Order: sequence, then C-alpha cells, then structure tokens
Amino acid sequence: MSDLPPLREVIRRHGLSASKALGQNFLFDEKLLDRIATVPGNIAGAEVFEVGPGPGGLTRALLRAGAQVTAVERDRRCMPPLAELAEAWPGKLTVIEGDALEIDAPSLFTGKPHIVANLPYNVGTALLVRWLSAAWMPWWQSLSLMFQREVAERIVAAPGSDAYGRLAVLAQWRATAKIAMPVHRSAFTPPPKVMSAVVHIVPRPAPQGIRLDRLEALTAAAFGQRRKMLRQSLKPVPAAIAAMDAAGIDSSRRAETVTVAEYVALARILSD
Ligand SMILES: C[S@@+](CC[C@H](N)C(=O)[O-])C[C@H]1O[C@@H](n2cnc3c(N)ncnc32)[C@H](O)[C@@H]1O
Repeated sequence: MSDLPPLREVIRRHGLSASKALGQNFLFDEKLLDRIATVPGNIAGAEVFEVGPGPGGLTRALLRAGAQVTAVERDRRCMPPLAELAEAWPGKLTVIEGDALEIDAPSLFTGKPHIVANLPYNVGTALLVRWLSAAWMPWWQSLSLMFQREVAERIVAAPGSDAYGRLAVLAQWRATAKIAMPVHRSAFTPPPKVMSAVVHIVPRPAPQGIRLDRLEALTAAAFGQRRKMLRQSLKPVPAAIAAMDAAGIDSSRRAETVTVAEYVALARILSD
C-alpha cells in the first residue's frame, strides 16, 4: 500500500538489526519481491502460508498480488511492523508469533494454501522434508521456497549428477520441482556468503502402491554408499537385491545412475 513506509525505514524505526541466530537475511527490493510473489502463479484471492516474514518485504509483495496471507514468525521484534502491515491490509493478513517447526499449520487453512518462504537454510530444509513426506495429495497447493543455490540444485537434480540424491528422489517422485529464479547474494541484507534460488514444487498424484518408508529405505542405503554398486549398498534393505532382478535393474549400477522412476519401481516391489 502506498502509505506504508519503505522497508529500510521500518527496520530502522523498530531497531530490527538482522539476527544471525535466527538466520535473518532480509530482502528489500520490491521488484524482486514482486517477482518472487509470481512464482506460485496467480495468487489473487488464494490462501498463502508465509513462513518467516521478518519485517514483511515478501509479505507486502504477496498482499500486492492479492493473496490472503497467514504468516508465522518466530522473532517477537517483527510483530509491530507486521501488525502495521495487517492494519494497512484489513482482513488480508493474519500474523502468528511462533515457531513454524512447532505449529499445526494445516489447521490454519480452510483450503489448500500456497506455501511461500524465505527461511534460514536448516529450517527450510527441515520443513521441506516434512511437507514432502506428508500424506498425498498434500494439504498445500504449491511450495515456493528460497534456498541456498546448492540446496536448490539438490532438490531439482537429475540422475548422473553429484547433486542427485535422497532429496531429489523425495521431491520428484510425486511432485515436479524446478528452479524458478536464481537470487544473487547481494539482494539480501546482510548478504549471505552463497547464492540463492527460489524452488517451485507442485504435487502430482502419487504413483500407486508405493510406501514412502520403503522408498526412503532404498535411497538412504543407496546414496549412503553412493560410490558402491547397488548389489553392495542395498544389502541392508531386505529383499532389495531380488527386487532389482524383478525390476530388471542391473545390480552393478551405482545409486546416482538410477532414475526416480526406477527407485519407484523398486519401492513398489518392496511395498507389496
Ligand atoms: C531469511 S529471513 C527472511 C525474512 C523476510 N521473509 C525477507 O525475505 O526479507 C528468515 C526469517 O525467518 C524467521 N524464522 C527463522 N526460524 C523460524 C522458525 N522456526 N519459524 C518461523 N520463523 C522463523 C526469522 O526470524 C526471519 O525473520
């Protein structure tokens, strides 16, 4: 809204020095923030769950795009500027002070929200794994999440690359995952040491007959010893060697050559 003060002034007025302990690297560039708000697609009138709004830069962009935003933020110091934002957008923004790792997020929504977040690396990865491990179809419509570029690359990686591993299989077996936009480190205040990227994840119907725990047992064993042949690395997984024969997967291959569809085929045999 035009009568809101610029973000840098908000930070100054509320004494919001970025806290390293809370992983705070703020974004102020409105054009960039507006672009991030387009990653989920058209969010006009849609429910959006924002995690870690901080002083509210991305929140403003989501509101400008017409979203109905529910935001959870741990840092009490951010409550006054977020309350001002809620006042400027009556009925459009609900702010919850709390830890995103603790709250029961699905209960906050009537429908399926888009989730949008610029989080510290460790919190973002923990939440991503939780959201991807949810019962399928999940309670959310899409994920648009900022990560260190190296983590973003691990999420979208294709077989045959060093980045391909457990996270790629978890993200891709029943969702599509792509890097929507790279974000230069200089866009953040203070700038982190590494580059970032926004990843966009959209759920697909789950392949039938697969138990996630079986798939994860396979990828944990295979990528736990990624340089070894599968006949060696998959030994600890009961019936996995026979499953490779049944699926026509050569047991002299290594973990990173096996496609997501092949892991799914193996997991299906083990899920019977
Ligand atoms: C990288 S900053 C981004 C702030 C703002 N979204 C932006 O883009 O400028 C991450 C934010 O997440 C908050 N945060 C960190 N851990 C959190 C948690 N477990 N639950 C909720 N918020 C958290 C931090 O306090 C901080 O405001």
